[in-house]
Amino acid sequence: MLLRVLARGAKLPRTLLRFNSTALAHQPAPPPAPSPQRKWPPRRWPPRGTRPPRGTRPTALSPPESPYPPNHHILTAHKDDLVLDDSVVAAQAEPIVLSEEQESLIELLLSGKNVFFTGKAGTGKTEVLRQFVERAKGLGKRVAVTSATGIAASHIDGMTLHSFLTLSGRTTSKYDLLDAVRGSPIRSAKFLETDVLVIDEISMVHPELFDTLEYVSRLTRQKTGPFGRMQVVFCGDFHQLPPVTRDRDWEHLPEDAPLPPTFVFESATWKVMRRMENLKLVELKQIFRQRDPKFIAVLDRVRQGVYDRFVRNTLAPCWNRKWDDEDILPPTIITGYRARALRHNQYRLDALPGKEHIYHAVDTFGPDQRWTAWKGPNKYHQIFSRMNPSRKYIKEDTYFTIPSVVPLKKDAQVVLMRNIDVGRGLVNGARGTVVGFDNAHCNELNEEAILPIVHFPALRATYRIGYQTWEYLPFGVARTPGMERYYSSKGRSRPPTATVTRTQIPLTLAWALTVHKSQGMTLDRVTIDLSSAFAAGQAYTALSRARSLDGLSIWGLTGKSVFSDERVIEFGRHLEEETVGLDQQ
Ligand SMILES: Nc1ncnc2c1ncn2[C@@H]1O[C@H](COP(=O)(O)OP(=O)(O)OP(=O)(O)O)[C@@H](O)[C@H]1O
Repeated sequence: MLLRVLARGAKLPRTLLRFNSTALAHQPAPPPAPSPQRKWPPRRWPPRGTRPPRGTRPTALSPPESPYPPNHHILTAHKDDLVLDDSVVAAQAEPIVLSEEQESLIELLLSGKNVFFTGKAGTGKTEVLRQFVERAKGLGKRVAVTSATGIAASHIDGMTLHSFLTLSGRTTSKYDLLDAVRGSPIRSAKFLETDVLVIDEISMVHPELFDTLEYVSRLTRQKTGPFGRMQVVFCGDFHQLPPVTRDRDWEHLPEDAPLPPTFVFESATWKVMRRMENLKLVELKQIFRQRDPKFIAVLDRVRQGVYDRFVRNTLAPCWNRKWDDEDILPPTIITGYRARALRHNQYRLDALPGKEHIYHAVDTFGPDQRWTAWKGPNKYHQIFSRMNPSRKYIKEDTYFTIPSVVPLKKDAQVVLMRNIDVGRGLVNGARGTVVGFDNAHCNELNEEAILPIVHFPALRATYRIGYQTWEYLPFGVARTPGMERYYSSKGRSRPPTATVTRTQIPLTLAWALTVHKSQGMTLDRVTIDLSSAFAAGQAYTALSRARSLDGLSIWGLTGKSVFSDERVIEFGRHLEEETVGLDQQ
């Protein structure tokens, strides 16, 4: 009936289109008693019996347990009412003394040149960036610090490149973006008032986004020369993760067509800058993360996509390694597949003795004037058909990166899924442990709810985490400006605008992480499961998180998981020829 009404183009009040999936009218049956001997892979996802009945509202999930860990202050993780206490401020790490090579690089960067610097994993690229930004700011330069991903941005106290550009679902081309930037004094001020633009993890930036950034910078600043003569500093390692692209990005291309550019070094901007000798290339050589020359030699080979007898033999003692004190400090598991990480996390959660608190998402979607005018009302049918038969949740992974059901227990390891407050380290990717639950008012839901309290060891602080709301695009619409032509068979037609939202606790279980989430991390103990890696550089990125062979356990790694992109290997060869010693720059 509802579908028929919508198909006729009638507009429903927004409240009618709000689907409430948070409710728990009755408590789900308690999960079966955990069995420590249970074999992996474990139980299904999402857990059985966790779906709430239709039309009900969230109630108290369970009585709060004693939440407060000794010697920690509880802070509410809501940006507006955070209070930072002195103990958190005092918990700063000692600054690292840079090597000669790193110091020379910083001098070059401070001289105002445009630089791309690279180096193997663990050569201290991020550390150099961090110290450069500090010194440049000290000299009065206005520095915009950005990165391709949220988690990488968090390592340098920056923002994502998307945030810098203020890209939204409504931005569909570089022309749109330029209009939007020029039309807003706040947005154009970002470009006009920036002296140095820093981009970390450049290997994950899509070339079209890169070209768009250059175009918008140049035209907003109204100065000839790449990026409107703003100093640019790029950092990253193309042998690590490439930009995220999905098969459907290319499905409109004929089979024999060459693949569109994937890496920034294939972009028009990069080529022009190199031709104009406007971009210096520098490679850092000294590795700090690993000390063992044998392990470094293994990583070198894996970086080139080589999995030979030397690699196999050196890694042999790491296969299925178990640590005696695993119960006290469980290693982080890194896997190429999100589904595997989810299954393992559920298994570990089942093994915990405490009471399970289950958080259900609230999903909404509603009509949008522009979209209705553009596509016609029959498109609503497609949204409905993508929902599961109960019509309560939009199917997992169709739109959302955050799950509809988040089960938590005391002592569960979790990772934050959203930047709540970058300044305080509450960023996408921050790892912590649930230390309890607390009854509090939740702003997003505007009602009382039992919220998890999470201790973040790296921040030496404990926060109560509230609900957050995400906004998504309805269909496979490009978020990257200029990408829309790969999506739309009808040329440059205007895609619909975002109307789908999900409100959920911004946490996910983190005994296991995907390789993407682990990029940029240094881990003392790590278990790698890469039996079927699907992207070039995944195996190298995952293995190079470990400090030593002693801290590495391997569950799955085959010759097939170790591969490198031909274009990157070729680029590496040119790089060696083109980079000049730092003393000659
Ligand atoms: N000069 C230095 N002295 C001692 N330790 C250092 C130095 N520079 C970096 N490190 C340490 O080496 C490790 C790796 O550094 P960093 O994360 O900056 O490397 P990276 O090149 O960015 O790695 P990746 O490419 O994997 O992200 C970190 O633990 C960092 O603290």
